[in-house]
Amino acid sequence: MSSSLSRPSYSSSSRTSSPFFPNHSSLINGGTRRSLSFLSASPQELCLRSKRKSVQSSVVLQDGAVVVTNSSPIEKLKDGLLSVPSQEVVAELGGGEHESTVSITVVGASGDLAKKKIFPALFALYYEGCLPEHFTIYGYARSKMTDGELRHMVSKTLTCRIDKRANCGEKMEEFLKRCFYHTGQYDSQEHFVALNKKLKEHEGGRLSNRLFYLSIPPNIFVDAVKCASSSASSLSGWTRVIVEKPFGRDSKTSAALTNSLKNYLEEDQIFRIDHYLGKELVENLSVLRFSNLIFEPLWSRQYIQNVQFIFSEDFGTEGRGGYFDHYGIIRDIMQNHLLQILALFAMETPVSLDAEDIRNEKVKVLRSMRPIQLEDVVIGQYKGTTTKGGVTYPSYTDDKTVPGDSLTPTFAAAALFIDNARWDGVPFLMKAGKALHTRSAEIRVQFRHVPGNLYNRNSGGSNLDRTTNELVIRVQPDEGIYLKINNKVPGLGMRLDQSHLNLLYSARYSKEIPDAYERLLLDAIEGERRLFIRSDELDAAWALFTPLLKEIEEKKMIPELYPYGSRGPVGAHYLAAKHNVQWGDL
Ligand SMILES: NC(=O)C1=CN([C@@H]2O[C@H](COP(=O)(O)OP(=O)(O)OC[C@H]3O[C@@H](n4cnc5c(N)ncnc54)[C@H](OP(=O)(O)O)[C@@H]3O)[C@@H](O)[C@H]2O)C=CC1
Ligand SMILES: O=C1O[C@H](COP(=O)(O)O)[C@@H](O)[C@H](O)[C@H]1O
Repeated sequence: MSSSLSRPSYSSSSRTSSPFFPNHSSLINGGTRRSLSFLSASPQELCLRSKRKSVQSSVVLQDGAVVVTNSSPIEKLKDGLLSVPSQEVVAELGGGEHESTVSITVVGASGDLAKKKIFPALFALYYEGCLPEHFTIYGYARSKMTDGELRHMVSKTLTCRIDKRANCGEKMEEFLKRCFYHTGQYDSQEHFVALNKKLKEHEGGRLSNRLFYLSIPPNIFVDAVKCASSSASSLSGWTRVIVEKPFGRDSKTSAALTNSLKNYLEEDQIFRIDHYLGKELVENLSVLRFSNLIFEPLWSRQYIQNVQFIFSEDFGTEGRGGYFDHYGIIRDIMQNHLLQILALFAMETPVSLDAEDIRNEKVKVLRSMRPIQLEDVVIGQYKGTTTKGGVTYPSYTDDKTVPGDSLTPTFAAAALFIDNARWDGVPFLMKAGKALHTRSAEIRVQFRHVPGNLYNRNSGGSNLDRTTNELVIRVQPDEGIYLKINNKVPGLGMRLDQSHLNLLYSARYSKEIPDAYERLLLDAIEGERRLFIRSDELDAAWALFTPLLKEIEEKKMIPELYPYGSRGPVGAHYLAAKHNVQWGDL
């Protein structure tokens, strides 16, 4: 029987207990401390634990006085400030733990991301019993809509994906009744004051916690934050803001955005989202590495020949060309999603699973990276093609929102290096592209060949020095982890074959994997920052990519054209070969 691993529950403050062993006593009054545990609790039970955690998050006792804070209890615990409020104190504040509430405002609620990801994720959390008892969801945008119209719009994107349970329709109805809409401009204090009034009415005097999700174009982030923080912040509980990418276009614009946001918010109120960090298999990367004795000793230049981070989509920029042309694939995928995964992959063992400990290690890796050389980069752009079956696919520049002479790359491959003792000389290859032959995201770890291989003569013609072990972490689709090993073909002879030790999630677990946005939204509600990007991480990521991007743009580098639906530019193979590597996905 499978041992059921609970929703990942990370000790946020405990440095005394090992993160890798269950510590069932680590909950302090309602779960302000969590530990990684192998409990077989139901999702509901686990989410109830989360609920208790979030509702107490803003009451802190200091020298006997009640202090209401915007920070989460995790920070306060770390600072040694958090005590658990007594029932009398809570009563004085106007309620017990059940008397606090979370209001979630989706700013840009009429948009694509809100419809596609945010509302469905909130519903899934509600369905799983993960949202606090008292919560309200507000959509905010300029489009004129009634509450009913918002509910209608949202209802079209909700699915009962979770086990198709019988009462899903009922749950949807209940959920939609908790969704409301407010029309407003993003730079209008007056409109946010009106939103604040409505939020207060719903909060009904309870201790209020507020989460704003900025699902709007980046040029209006600061306006919206200014208004939300001055006119619609919580006065009694925490206020947090989830900020969507892009966080700038380079070091300068990113720093300017951070500085502007910090005029209105503390760093601990800013939750910079990178949804790849919320993906199950990315979350599992550290578990795989740090909880299995067999992997960590191999995790270095001594045994690993190269590591590959591969992202491909089988569709173009359809509908998002206007946004994309200003950014390109390096900014859209590499500088954030792939680099974040690389940092998690390559970091040293953190002191604990505390968000700051993990992010400290990630920053160290990012700062140890060698500047990327232009000759270690290949860029491409897709061109139109007609298949044998007569189906025609457009070029990137056929998109009406893209200039006809655009040089923006829709594909890039790069070789990166980490100049530290663990990874000296190991190529970390990245490859990302749109309009390729398949949709997938994976991490491939290719090990060195076996020295003095005894079995080279028994390999049935294949060169065993080439059929080295490879560990593949398939982030999507068909989430799984497999290890390529060499084995003997059964029989009386001695012939070798290569096979997969395969952990395919759909075969191992019957439960569907939650969407990344579910995990991240729940973490933001709980004040768990581990999967969000800290400003120094962001600075380090931009410091690595900004000079390269500048060079590509200043030199007006011409991307190599590749047909829509192909495997990308041939240049990517030469790049790999230059580093004595073959792409593992071919
Ligand atoms: N869509 C996606 O798959 C992904 C999106 N993102 C990021 O999430 C954020 C939201 O994305 P998405 O929903 O696609 O964005 P949209 O372009 O759909 O914009 C969201 C809403 O913002 C308002 N808006 C759009 N343009 C402007 C403008 N120029 N000035 C003022 N308001 C405007 C519109 O609402 P109204 O007119 O009603 O005010 C719109 O419905 C962006 O930062 C994007 O980069 C990140 C990853 C993936
Ligand atoms: O951030 C982005 O991610 C999506 C791909 O996300 P996935 O979860 O569907 O793999 C990508 O299409 C988009 O261009 C980019 O902005």
